[in-house]
Amino acid sequence: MAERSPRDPAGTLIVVLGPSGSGKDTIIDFARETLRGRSDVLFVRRVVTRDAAVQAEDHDTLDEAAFLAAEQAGAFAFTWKAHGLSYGLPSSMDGHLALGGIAIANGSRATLPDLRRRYPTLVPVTLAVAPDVLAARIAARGRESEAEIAARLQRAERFALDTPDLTIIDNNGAPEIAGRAFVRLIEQVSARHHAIA
Ligand SMILES: Nc1ncnc2c1ncn2[C@@H]1O[C@H](COP(=O)(O)OP(=O)(O)OP(=O)(O)O)[C@@H](O)[C@H]1O
Ligand SMILES: O=P(O)(O)OC[C@H]1O[C@H](OP(=O)(O)O)[C@H](O)[C@@H]1O
Repeated sequence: MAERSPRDPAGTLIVVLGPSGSGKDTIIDFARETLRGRSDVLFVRRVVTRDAAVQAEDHDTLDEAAFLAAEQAGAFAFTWKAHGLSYGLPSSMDGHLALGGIAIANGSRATLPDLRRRYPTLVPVTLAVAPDVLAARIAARGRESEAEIAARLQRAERFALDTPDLTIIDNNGAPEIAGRAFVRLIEQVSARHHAIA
């Protein structure tokens, strides 16, 4: 974990958390489309050590050695490991937050305490999906092998996000329903920024 001294940026980081397959990328993509042209809202492009050939969210890819080198050179605002992969949020995100913007990132439940320490104004969001729906969606996506799917489903149950300020969005229904709920949350954060400004 890349630990730096905590700061209190003018902007707000909205982090989308939830088990693999719960729909984090789906609602982020929906919001990106809906809010296209909004320069105050940054959709953070992650750096992941996942093979670039694997169909996944639009992320930058580095191998482990290059990721480590980039991390040591200060390229990341925040990093973590999961599923045998390394993930990084680029340091440009901090520049956007320092200017008072809203940044939206796909994050890890395991890192919530560290994220909160580093971003005190963090807005955490999670998706609620029934276990059988989750299993079916991961399998239908076809991105992972059977063993990897089993490991992801096991990990799905390992984290109880017990935090009072958590926004829970139901994603058992159509993706647009959860997507619209997420856009409403972003608009609320944006309105709060304008009220303060
Ligand atoms: N409401 C929904 N209805 C039907 N399918 C959905 C819905 N939400 C997401 N999906 C599908 O479920 C699969 C998993 O969704 P998605 O990739 O967005 O999840 P994720 O939380 O980002 O997963 P990961 O953390 O593994 O990247 C995708 O194939 C997506 O199209
Ligand atoms: O289980 P937890 O710690 O919540 O999340 C672990 C990681 O898994 C997912 O990534 P992906 O499925 O590889 O895109 C999340 O985005 C996170 O980075």
